Amino acid sequence: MLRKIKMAASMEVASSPPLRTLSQPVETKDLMKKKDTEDRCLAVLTSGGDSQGMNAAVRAVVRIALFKGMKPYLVNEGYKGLVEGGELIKECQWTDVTHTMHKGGTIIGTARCKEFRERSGRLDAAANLVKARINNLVIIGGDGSLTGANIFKEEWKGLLEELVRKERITQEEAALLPYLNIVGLVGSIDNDMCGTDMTIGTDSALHRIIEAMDCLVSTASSHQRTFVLEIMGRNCGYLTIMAGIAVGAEWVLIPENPPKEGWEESMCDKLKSSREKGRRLNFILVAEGAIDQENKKITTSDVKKVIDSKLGFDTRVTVLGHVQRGGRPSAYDRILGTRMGAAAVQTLFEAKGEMDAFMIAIRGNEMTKLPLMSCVETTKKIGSALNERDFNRMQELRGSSFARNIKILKKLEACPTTTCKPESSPSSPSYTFAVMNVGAPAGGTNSCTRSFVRFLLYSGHTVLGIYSGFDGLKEGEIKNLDWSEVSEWGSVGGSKLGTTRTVPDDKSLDAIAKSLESHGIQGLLVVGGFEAFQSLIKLEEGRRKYPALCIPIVQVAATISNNVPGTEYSLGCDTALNVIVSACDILKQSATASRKRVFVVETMGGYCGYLATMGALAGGADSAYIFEESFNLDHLRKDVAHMVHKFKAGNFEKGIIMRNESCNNNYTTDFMTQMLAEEGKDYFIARSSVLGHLQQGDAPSPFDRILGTKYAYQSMNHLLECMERSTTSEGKVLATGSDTICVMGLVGVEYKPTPVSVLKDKCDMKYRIPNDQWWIQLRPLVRILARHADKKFHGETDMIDDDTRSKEPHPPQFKGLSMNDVKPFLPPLLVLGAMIAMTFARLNNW
Ligand SMILES: Nc1ncnc2c1ncn2[C@@H]1O[C@H](COP(=O)(O)OP(=O)(O)OP(=O)(O)O)[C@@H](O)[C@H]1O
Ligand SMILES: O=P(O)(O)OC[C@H]1O[C@](O)(CO)[C@@H](O)[C@@H]1O
Ligand SMILES: [Mg+2]
Repeated sequence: MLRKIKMAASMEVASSPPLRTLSQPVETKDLMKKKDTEDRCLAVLTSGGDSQGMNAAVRAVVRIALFKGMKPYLVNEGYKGLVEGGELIKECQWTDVTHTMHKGGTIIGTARCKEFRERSGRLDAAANLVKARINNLVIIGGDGSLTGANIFKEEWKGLLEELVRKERITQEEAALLPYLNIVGLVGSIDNDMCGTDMTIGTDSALHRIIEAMDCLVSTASSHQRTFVLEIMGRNCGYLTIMAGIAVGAEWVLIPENPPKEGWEESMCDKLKSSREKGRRLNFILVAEGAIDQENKKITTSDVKKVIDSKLGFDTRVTVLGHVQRGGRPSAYDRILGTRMGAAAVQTLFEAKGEMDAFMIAIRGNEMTKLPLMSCVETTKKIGSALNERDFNRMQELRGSSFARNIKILKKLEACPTTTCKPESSPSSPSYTFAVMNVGAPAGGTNSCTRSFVRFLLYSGHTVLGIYSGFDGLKEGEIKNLDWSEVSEWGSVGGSKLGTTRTVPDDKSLDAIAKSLESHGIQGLLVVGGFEAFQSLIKLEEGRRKYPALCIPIVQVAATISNNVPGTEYSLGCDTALNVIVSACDILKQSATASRKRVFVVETMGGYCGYLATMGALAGGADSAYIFEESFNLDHLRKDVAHMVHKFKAGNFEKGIIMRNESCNNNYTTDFMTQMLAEEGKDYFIARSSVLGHLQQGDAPSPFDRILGTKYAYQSMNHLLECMERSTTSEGKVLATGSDTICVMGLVGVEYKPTPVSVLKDKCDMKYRIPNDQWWIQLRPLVRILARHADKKFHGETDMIDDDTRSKEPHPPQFKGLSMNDVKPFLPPLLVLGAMIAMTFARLNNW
């Protein structure tokens, strides 16, 4: 049992095992490396179904190529552009990809091209590439597009020989391009490619799906209706499962997990009991590739017919269709596309001669490259498994997290006390858990609470909700949470339990311990930010004095600042990033309309520069000022000069400077805006925008909802494991080990509990930032992508390669001494004073 739980806690986020061993990192730190201009040409194209985030990838490919001294080309209309050539293959400039990142779809067009499937089409494509001297290709598409690219690469030498034979190119031309190097990026909403945790567009599609589902909730609930929704994904059920986790669904039908015979009855029982428990609406999610055990398609109308005939519920069908592929890309997809585009160019740039075909993937937070054909072949095996009806194999090939997500969803929606049997047995102990929120509101908090409650009820435990943080705990604002009460919580922002910033102190520990004891709380989940972390440190200290505090306690980091140590992602920061990105889009539009404006955008985050940096990357800002990287007037002056230069050079009508709220006490948002206003007055108008509490967001993003659920699952497992091993023979929980009071974090590809006693030494408690922050490595990318490629501007290189910025935070500003600062010196000062007085007295014979 123990081993099983341990494994679950450290299980990987995604990726199939054989591919994992083939992946090599693409180091962001090497991005800045340049060689002398080599005049190597590189082309980028988008192919297959479009997806949101493709433009971010194209923009990054073009700009990183220019930065590296390569000549970028845009191929329009996918492989059709390669086959037809002419105007469809065009050398491009920096400004050709300006103001494109916020657009959905692909600005260079995509197509499904029959001709490229034939050798004759690929022969024309090769001829066109040779004429343009291009032998580096970035393909952004799905499995089909990447397969085609690989075939093209393999055939390259033969194609060129044939072209020479047919006198379509000369021997000399062929000799200049002896090989074709290709890198593939997966642009597809389906997330169906093996080897990468996420594909470009999936997160945005999830945004569209949950927006639609959130809208349906109100109308469905008003009429007490059942909605049957068709969700895209071809043969992959990823979007469907994730939508179920993010919003809730009584039943999901996906190709990888066809329902057992007689599913119609089980589904109707489930719908009925859910209604009996007070739920006013139901969702049934049907993946477009849904099938039964016999491989027979199950459609939304099949499902509706079953419900109509067996239950007579008022049922409607909604097919979301291509809406899912439309609209603006989410912050996640803009960052993913940007990072993947940059990694693709870096891979091509670093190639010494001919290289294998690679696919760029994301694993945890890292960019990696994998042999392209291994990824395609593994993905194709899923198709074969489907044909052979080997559904377990299908799930296995989708990666370890896929099956776990199905299991999570089933537990989440299994209504206890109905025909679905809860996962408890009379022999297993039943514990009393509590959950509370501490700190400022953050998206995903309620999703975490709801999932925690449901998972535990499913296993036969009791869950108490503590209202209003530690204040509420002291006052006994505690009540039982039941299954139906938390139904709709996942889609709601803020904190349903209510949250306060109160951190326990020596005085309040007594009341807290008494309250925990009187309510019989044996395990505690605290969902919150840095104050929650400080609280856990205090509770651990208090364990020596108060045995009631010796219960397992886990914190799930929930703060838009992303500054809690022990995790790479806190709940709420993705929701906040999406708000920042939307704000940037609006400000850019305003600037474009009113011509020539620069906005200084102030983000939250305390002293942590995560939101400013990632917001700048996703929002296409020119720079991001943060506390962790100190800057001086000279840096500001250069950046202002750079901005002025961009406007002077023309073709430029907007600028965004991102500034973290605490990056510097003196170089304030107003100061920066005024500096820009004065220095740029002949070229632009400067304005500021302080985003403030808007960043806490409205409805949480899909990422935050899903992460909230996963954190709840892992936290429950860890708490249970600690409880089981620290239950005394009298049945009392007495947890004293440091690992029984932890932060549950996402570290690389693992969910990992880390004791707060370890973490407190890994962060700056005064400025509330972890010592190591993974995203710092992405900062050069912000500057490179904002560079204006005008060779006349001599300061330019200086701007980009500017490593004079200190990686140290700003020295703290002198604000006068407080009593706390002086306290430690008081005893030695008193002793010294007494000694001086005695010497003085002796000398004076007093
Ligand atoms: N086996 C192949 N040989 C050559 N070209 C191919 C091959 N498979 C696909 N292509 C090319 O790639 C294009 C896109 O392929 P496909 O329609 O399978 O989409 P995809 O890239 O898999 O994207 P998605 O499935 O996400 O829409 C095809 O129209 C064709 O031009
Ligand atoms: O845009 P089309 O050609 O109708 O293709 C739809 C298919 O493309 C995708 O949107 C992306 O692969 C699938 O989810 C869907 O099955
Ligand atoms: Mg495909």
